Amino acid sequence: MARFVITGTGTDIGKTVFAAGLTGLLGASYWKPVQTGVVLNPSDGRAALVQGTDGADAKGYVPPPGGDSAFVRAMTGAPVIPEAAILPDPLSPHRAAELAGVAIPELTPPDADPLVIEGAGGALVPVTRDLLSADLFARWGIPVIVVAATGLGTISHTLSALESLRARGAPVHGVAFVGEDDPDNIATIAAIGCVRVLGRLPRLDPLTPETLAAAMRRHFDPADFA
Ligand SMILES: Nc1ncnc2c1ncn2[C@@H]1O[C@H](COP(=O)(O)OP(=O)(O)OP(=O)(O)O)[C@@H](O)[C@H]1O
Ligand SMILES: C[C@H](N)[C@H](N)CCCCCC(=O)O
Ligand SMILES: [Mg+2]
Repeated sequence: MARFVITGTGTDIGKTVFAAGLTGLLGASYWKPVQTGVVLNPSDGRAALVQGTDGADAKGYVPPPGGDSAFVRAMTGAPVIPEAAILPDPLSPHRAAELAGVAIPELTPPDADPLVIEGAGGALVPVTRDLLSADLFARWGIPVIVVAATGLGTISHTLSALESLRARGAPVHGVAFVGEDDPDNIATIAAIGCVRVLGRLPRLDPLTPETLAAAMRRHFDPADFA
């Protein structure tokens, strides 16, 4: 089985880019259960940016026009399993669902294997007011990969995410770092967090299917995801 949940130390950390890279590396399918900040285009039903806004969230991050799934499809050509919910407001799923007047449906992972599942934001993001992402991951029992930055601030953010996941019974597979190398931060997190370092994805410029695939092959070992 090669099925993984991708969470992060927060939103906008690089989960989707890493998830696309891992999807390609493993020849996996990709699933984003709940996508916020995009809407289904009334004419063709395809996901698009929020009508009338640029879809930017409060951090100014604008998701790809079709959301994370569109990015992964464009970067890998991998099978992308439709979202269970696409919500217009670029907010936490629980709030975006309330504002849309809908209930988040039961989120049951598809049977695909290999499979890469991307959560929304960080590990404790509420799917509903009664269910945090880490609780859902524990219920699924699928190994969780934490995507983390490498620079100042990442030690507490990453150890907090690990502690939150473990306290709620979510199985932690390891940490995937994104950013410039910082050997002492990475070693400190590995030691204190008692967690496997899966690798480090540099920030790529340009970010293309080719540069991403090459960086994944260079910085990650498929054997760590077997
Ligand atoms: N390794 C990378 N190289 C270049 N750009 C990157 C890399 N990782 C992330 N980015 C850029 O940083 C921004 C946020 O990345 P990404 O969409 O992966 O974040 P996220 O954690 O998935 O966000 P969300 O919580 O909204 O799903 C995007 O503009 C993305 O292109
Ligand atoms: C809209 C944003 N880009 C993500 N898709 C959702 C982030 C939810 C973050 C919730 C929080 O931790 O405050
Ligand atoms: Mg994402």
